[in-house]
Amino acid sequence: MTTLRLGTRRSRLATTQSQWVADQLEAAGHEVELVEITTEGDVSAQALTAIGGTGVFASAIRHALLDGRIDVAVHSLKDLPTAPEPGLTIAAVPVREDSRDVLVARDGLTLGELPQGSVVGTGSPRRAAQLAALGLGLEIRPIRGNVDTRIGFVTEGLLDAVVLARAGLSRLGRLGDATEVIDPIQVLPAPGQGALAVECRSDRADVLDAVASLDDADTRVAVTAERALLRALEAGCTAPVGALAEVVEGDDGLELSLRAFAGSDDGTIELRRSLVGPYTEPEALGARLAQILLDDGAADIEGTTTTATSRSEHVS
Ligand SMILES: NCc1[nH]cc(CCC(=O)O)c1CC(=O)O
Repeated sequence: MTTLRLGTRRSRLATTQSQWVADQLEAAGHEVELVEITTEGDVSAQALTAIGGTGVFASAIRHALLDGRIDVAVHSLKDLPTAPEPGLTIAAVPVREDSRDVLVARDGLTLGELPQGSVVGTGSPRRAAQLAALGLGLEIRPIRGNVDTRIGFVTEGLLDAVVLARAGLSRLGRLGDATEVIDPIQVLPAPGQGALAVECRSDRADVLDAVASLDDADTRVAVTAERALLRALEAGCTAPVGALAEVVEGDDGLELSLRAFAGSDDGTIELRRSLVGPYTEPEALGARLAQILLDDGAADIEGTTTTATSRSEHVS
């Protein structure tokens, strides 16, 4: 086929992720050209929740795919709305980076070492709810900005710490700034965190074929369970959600272990549930665990709503 036009946002994280996928495709013998796409989320100074969640990043790129301006797009899977986009498909989910969150704190401190009253910045209701639920007396401050900006708040002394995805730091070569990798027993990551989604039009058999070799079966199964859980919860509650699925060795072969969190923004309500099920049925596992959370009270939690039109778009 001819050159694959790969659409990317301009942020350093987006271009790094797109370049990584471009490199994989080139190694597989394809020609790739990067095409920059500007999105509303890149130019607006408003809080991301106010302009409709992180889905604003995905939608401009998706328009370019549907218009035929680009052939392939790379998203952080956790930023991709769970509702399928008609005409588009996730052609590959490459092998996942570490899915955990990290702390970037002043003076090399860990969560347990931060004094009461320390100010921790995050724009994510999921992180805010779980940090509050730790009971460490941390003050959560809403922030936004790209990864470099957010680390800057700590190095410039404006905040005591920020919480970020380890995968983002790793891709940007800034892992050295992390002062603690946060155990998922304390803070569960966003569904899909650390994984990429390579998206293309469903009718482009040539592109689907070119991209297929990038797919990693274990990653796809895990994120499918996490996103099925998120999707089912979105229908019934607005609570912040964390989820992590891991492939484990069961007695009769591979199984999928799924852990999830739903809670209130202030940390006063905290639901944690887990379930293990067949590797081959990730959707059912995610839906079942979501139902357990809803039955146990997630439906009654007042979460952070974004806008009426963007209920499915989370700032994770
Ligand atoms: N919400 C923004 C975003 N989208 C993807 C990543 C990092 C990479 C990933 O999680 O795959 C980040 C930064 C962060 O949350 O720290």
